[in-house]
Amino acid sequence: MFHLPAKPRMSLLKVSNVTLKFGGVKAIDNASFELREGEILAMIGPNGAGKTSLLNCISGFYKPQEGQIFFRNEEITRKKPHIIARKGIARTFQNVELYGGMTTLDVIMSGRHIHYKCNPIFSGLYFIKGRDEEIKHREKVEEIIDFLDLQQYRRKVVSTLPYGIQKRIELGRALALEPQLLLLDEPMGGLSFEEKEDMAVYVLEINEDLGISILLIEHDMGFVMDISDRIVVLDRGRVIASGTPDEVKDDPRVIQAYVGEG
Ligand SMILES: Nc1ncnc2c1ncn2[C@@H]1O[C@H](COP(=O)(O)OP(=O)(O)OP(=O)(O)O)[C@@H](O)[C@H]1O
Repeated sequence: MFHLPAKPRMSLLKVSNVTLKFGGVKAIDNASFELREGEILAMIGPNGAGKTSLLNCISGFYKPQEGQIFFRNEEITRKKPHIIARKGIARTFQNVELYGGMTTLDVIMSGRHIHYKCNPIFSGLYFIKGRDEEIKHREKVEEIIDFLDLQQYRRKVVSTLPYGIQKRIELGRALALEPQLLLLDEPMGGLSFEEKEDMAVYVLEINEDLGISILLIEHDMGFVMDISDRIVVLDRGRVIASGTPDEVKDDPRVIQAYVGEG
């Protein structure tokens, strides 16, 4: 028996020598890594390592002082969040309690806004065009609702639903952008064991069935080891290791970083 060589995959996201400072604190210190098309890449590291800051630089919420970020070989460093979203990068947020009285449908529909061609304010003037567009958006939203098994929650107010369902709806909002790259900030955070198992299946299906590449931050190591193709480890703003789950878990620098935390 022999193994065929792995299919070479193009670089989808490239983070190159990125530094981000808050006053005198270097939240990210000359960090570089690459995510290849089709990959699930996990970013791990002790508390305060700079993971969320790096995700915020990629999605345009923070502006790094140094370095460059490329998406599909196009530089996106310091571009505005909505421009980056329009290029095909969607993200979820840890804080899902922000949706007030919105229903599941409203929240997922809100993820479609970057795809609106007809300005809703003037859509009365172009009624037919606007209506056709609205139908297409609703179809896409219904597909996502089916994909994430959210049918029974369609008309429910999000803030009244269990936390695990709220996180799934937040995932739906990000999927509504139809991204090529999905950034997930602690998708397992605050979930029960069963909810984590469900979330792991959805993340894998998003990757395998929808063909969406994924960069995720996660503290649950079991989950990270199970679903990631590769892992990047940050400590005090620096990339200290990267590789497959097996390579990373035995790396003495990684063990030391976590021991140092305790
Ligand atoms: N808006 C901010 N203003 C000032 N300092 C910040 C800000 N955001 C992050 N930091 C600092 O940057 C460093 C990295 O924080 P960050 O939240 O990115 O780490 P993390 O790896 O995501 O941590 P955790 O796992 O605890 O979420 C920390 O020292 C943090 O205090």
